[in-house]
Amino acid sequence: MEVRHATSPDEVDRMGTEELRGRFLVPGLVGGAMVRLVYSHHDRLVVGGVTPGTESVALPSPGALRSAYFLERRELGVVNVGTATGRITVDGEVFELGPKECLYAGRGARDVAFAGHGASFYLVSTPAHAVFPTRRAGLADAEPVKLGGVEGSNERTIYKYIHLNGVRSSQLVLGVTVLAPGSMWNTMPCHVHDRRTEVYFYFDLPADQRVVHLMGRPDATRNLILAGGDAVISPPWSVHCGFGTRNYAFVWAMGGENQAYDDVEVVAVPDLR
Ligand SMILES: O=C[C@H](O)[C@@H](O)CC(=O)C(=O)O
Ligand SMILES: [Zn+2]
Repeated sequence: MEVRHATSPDEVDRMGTEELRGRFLVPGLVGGAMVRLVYSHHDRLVVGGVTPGTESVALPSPGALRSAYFLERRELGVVNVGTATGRITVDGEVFELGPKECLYAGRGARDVAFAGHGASFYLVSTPAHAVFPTRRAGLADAEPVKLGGVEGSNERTIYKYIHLNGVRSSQLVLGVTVLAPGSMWNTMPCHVHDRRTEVYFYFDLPADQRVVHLMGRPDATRNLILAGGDAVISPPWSVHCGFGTRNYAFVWAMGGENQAYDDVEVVAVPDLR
């Protein structure tokens, strides 16, 4: 497991493209047959991914966690970012996840394994100080919210899975946003939330297309050009929004001080620099 230390906003102004990408971009999480994990000291989020095939692949217990098993002191959100239905087994119970569907595994689950040809699993984990039950959340359970419009090229559907009025968790908040054909912008106007770190994982984007993701303080934005399958860490001081060269989907996940989805400071478009 790769460990990344936290970055202060003062450091960002001095960084060139490669250093910026090395700090915040997490490429290659899915596509491999072994679970890949990256630990960020921003709110101690762990992101990961695996593309298992028909053989079942177990969630490892990295030494850096100093725990008997991965979820001893943690909780986990998983989204199937592949194109076929996959299976996740949690302590012997099997959950089927179609594309864009979600599983929450609570603190204390000992054995987690992934399988399914054509499925790819994206993982986000946060520390947990309370136990919440393991639950599956399908597209139909998410009460999709439609936001935006064609004028702003941001017609999109937000599926909230793990949140205060959905699947309950200790601190993790997670959902999937799907852009409609012809819509390119996510999260515009953008925002910051100093009480939470957020990670985006972009997918459903053809290999020759890209998302221009904006990060940084609202008055000093920087851009990262991302491919489908890339995750990007947004520290609490950073905006997080982007526009694609075509439409796409992304998983958003947060950990931190609170779970209030609406607790954000919106940045007016003319205030961006
Ligand atoms: O804090 C909330 C997150 O940034 C996302 O949920 C925003 C998002 O999916 C969108 O506007 O498209
Ligand atoms: Zn946000």
